[in-house]
Amino acid sequence: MKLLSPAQTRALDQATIRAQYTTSTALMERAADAVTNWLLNELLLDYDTEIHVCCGPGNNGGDGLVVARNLHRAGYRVHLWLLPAARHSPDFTHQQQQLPAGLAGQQISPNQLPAIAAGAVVVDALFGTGLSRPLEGAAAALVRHINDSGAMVVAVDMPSGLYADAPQPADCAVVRADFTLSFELPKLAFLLPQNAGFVGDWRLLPIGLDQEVIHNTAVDRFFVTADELRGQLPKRPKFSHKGTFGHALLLAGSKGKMGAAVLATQACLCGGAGLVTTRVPAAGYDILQISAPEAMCLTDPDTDCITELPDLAPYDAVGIGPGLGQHDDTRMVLRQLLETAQVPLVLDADALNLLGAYPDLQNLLPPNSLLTPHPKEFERLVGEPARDDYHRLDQLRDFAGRTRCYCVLKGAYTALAAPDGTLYFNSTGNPGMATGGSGDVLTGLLLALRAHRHLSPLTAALLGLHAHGRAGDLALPHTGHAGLLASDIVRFIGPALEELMG
Ligand SMILES: NC(=O)C1=CN([C@@H]2O[C@H](COP(=O)(O)OP(=O)(O)OC[C@H]3O[C@@H](n4cnc5c(N)ncnc54)[C@H](O)[C@@H]3O)[C@@H](O)[C@H]2O)[C@@H](O)CC1
Ligand SMILES: Nc1ncnc2c1ncn2[C@@H]1O[C@H](COP(=O)(O)OP(=O)(O)O)[C@@H](O)[C@H]1O
Ligand SMILES: [K+]
Repeated sequence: MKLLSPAQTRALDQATIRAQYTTSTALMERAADAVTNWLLNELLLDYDTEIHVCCGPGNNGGDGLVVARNLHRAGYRVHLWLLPAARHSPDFTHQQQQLPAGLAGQQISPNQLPAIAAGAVVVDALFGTGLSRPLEGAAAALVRHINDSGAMVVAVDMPSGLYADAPQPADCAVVRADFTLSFELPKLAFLLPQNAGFVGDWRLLPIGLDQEVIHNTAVDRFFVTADELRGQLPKRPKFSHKGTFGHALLLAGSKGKMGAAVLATQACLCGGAGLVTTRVPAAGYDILQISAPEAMCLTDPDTDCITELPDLAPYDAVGIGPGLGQHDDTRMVLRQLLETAQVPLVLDADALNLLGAYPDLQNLLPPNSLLTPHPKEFERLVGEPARDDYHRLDQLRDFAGRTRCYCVLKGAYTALAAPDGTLYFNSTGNPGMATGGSGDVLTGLLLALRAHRHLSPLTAALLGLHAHGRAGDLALPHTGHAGLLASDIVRFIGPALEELMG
């Protein structure tokens, strides 16, 4: 799915109106009907619930007026509140004229705010994508009042006061919604940790916007769904053999962190690599052979860390990092790998920390390498803390462009930046995956997909990120959030990949 800017969203509305020979008020009614249906069918409003619909002066407010009218007609207890404004959008004015006699909107002011009971439902239709500056005056007062009320808050399109794709100054008034009901496509703001407290759970309501126009709108950021990836992993041919699916080499593990090597190895095997060889320090030999008998094990002469790079000739892809440690000798192995590798590389964990501590190594990164930092590792990599989540995305794009690599930023809605600056957000996964070792599993899985001979670097990365989160989602009903372990993710990699097969 494309992540549109507010200007592109407006253009899409206009194009839809032209393409479908409809009107802006009819489109507004579609949007408002979708919100009304969600309130009735998903929130299961009952007739006793006190409902406050708060409307701003633009089309977001216009949506709110239609929702209020719908609910009032259906017999619900609706209170309608209007923000004072010098100008209203034409569609707002039109919808205001359609209000039934029994539903007079009352104007609020900073010292006359509605009494909202804690058990009430507030429909926030103050501002949507047209927000152009931070809220102040009556709007800010009403937003703070809503946030303090304890009521259930459902935001229409956007939580009011939040920008769709840019940061707002600290301490601005922004609605803290329980649910945000957005039309057709998500907004970038929904995907960033800093906005979680405002957006709540978000849902997309289809309103029939023109698919051809969406198709023709150029964007450089995407929210990647299962529908878009299904079929992209080639089916295994009947006469395939273990040589068909690539031989992966993993360099991982150090004293006390051999488990990371095990998890990444298991994930690489479950990710479908034909053959997996893992190089571990000598002390890891028994551990690895017992816990991953399907993999081959190469031991380093050193007991506790990796000090030598094996001959790379047999391998189709190399992964390095999980549990690696940052010993000087290990750093030399990393340097040698970067200088000599002719096959795709996946770099994680301590390999990234070394790239951060010795930035000259970054100049050696072969183009199209895949790096998988979490935000702290990413900060070490770029050597500068981000001002906010938007700035971090800019840094991610810059890094991918500068190194000509694919760089991941792990978390909920993991982001992937491509060398051309395009951003892809992953849609799968759950907070149960915030547990030690999940990242090692991701590295192993991505390594398997990079060893696959028929996947582009981008497709391999997108499939791996999706399948990793999906495996976590499939494990969840069996484990619960607290009980979900990285090894549970490994168990469900197979079923998650199966869903994506052509
Ligand atoms: N495709 C879609 O997404 C559709 C969107 N519609 C609705 O239309 C909304 C966008 O409508 P608008 O463009 O009218 O925008 P808004 O309703 O978000 O607000 C725009 C108005 O508020 C004013 N304003 C902006 N920031 C302000 C501030 N901080 N303080 C005071 N006033 C401020 C503007 O000058 C303008 O008058 C969407 O969010 C959605 O709710 C639907 O009606 C139809 C379909
Ligand atoms: N709240 C969450 N929602 C979705 N995925 C998550 C969440 N928390 C963590 N994950 C995923 O789990 C993995 C954690 O990786 P990482 O931080 O490297 O863990 P570790 O170093 O312990 O292996 C990442 O792929 C991340 O996207
Ligand atoms: K809103």
